[in-house]
Amino acid sequence: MSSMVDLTNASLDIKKNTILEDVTLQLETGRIYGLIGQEGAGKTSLLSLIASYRKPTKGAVQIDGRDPYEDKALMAKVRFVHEVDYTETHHTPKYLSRVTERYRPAFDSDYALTMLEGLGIDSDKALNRMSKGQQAAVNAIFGLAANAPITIFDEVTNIMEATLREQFYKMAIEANAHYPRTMIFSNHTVSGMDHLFDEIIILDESRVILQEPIDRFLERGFRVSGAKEKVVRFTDGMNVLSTHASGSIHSVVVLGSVDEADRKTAKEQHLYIEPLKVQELFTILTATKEG
Ligand SMILES: Nc1ncnc2c1ncn2[C@@H]1O[C@H](COP(=O)(O)OP(=O)(O)OP(=O)(O)O)[C@@H](O)[C@H]1O
Repeated sequence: MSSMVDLTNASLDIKKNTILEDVTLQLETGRIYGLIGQEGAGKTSLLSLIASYRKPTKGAVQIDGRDPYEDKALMAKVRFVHEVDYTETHHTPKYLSRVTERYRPAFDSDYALTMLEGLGIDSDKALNRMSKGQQAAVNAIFGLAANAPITIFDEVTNIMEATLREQFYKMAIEANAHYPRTMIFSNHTVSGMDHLFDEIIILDESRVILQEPIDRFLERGFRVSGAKEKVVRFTDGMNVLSTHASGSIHSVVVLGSVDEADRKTAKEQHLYIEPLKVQELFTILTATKEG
């Protein structure tokens, strides 16, 4: 059975430049994907293949097992949310959501307005009178309320203030539980987004170097802290990447997983083991890929 979105050895060249190379991905309904890559890695280009704005130079893109390129019915399944400029928009979110509902029947205006109220955003206020962060939140909420089977957020939450962003992520998780879809958040930085993702995809220099469930991804590294000599003994033979000392406490970042025996030893030695953040692992993995 095919996934909702399938890319098979997809490559994209623009003006003789390789923008994407040999990308194979399977994206399922009901899951939230974190697509991470440095600026210029090719994230937007990859998303534009999924949204059928572009056709791969080689390989295939399929939605529901079919080629979506110039297939209006399939293209309509995708909602691509990117940054918008509301500086000149005198309309209110209420007006825009009612209008949107008219030409996009799946768009749920009441749901949009309820979510905006939950974020403390006044739906009767003109968009150009809102802060940039609030404008970004309205844009993102409209993306959720579109109820599209494939919903893409391309760097749209960065500008939101932290609390608003956190509330929006909660709403995104709820929206996906309420109406399961394939949701993709693309970003060059994912601090504070760990709890949002079901799966991580890392794009590095035109290639997908990893796609895996968040739990497995987080097993790729850990931090162990405690008395210096105990930390040193515990990590002997492990792939230690960095060490941080604060008074008598040593904290070491290790690439690799810990098994039950390691955890038992750590406990006996009064060592504290914690997972790394997605952002930390992303930075480590993209910096050490050559090694
Ligand atoms: N229309 C185009 N013509 C020429 N080069 C392009 C075009 N679109 C993208 N590129 C190049 O492709 C590469 C990937 O761009 P893309 O926007 O997909 O990256 P990104 O990971 O989304 O980066 P950012 O986080 O900065 O948006 C960049 O080097 C960019 O300059």
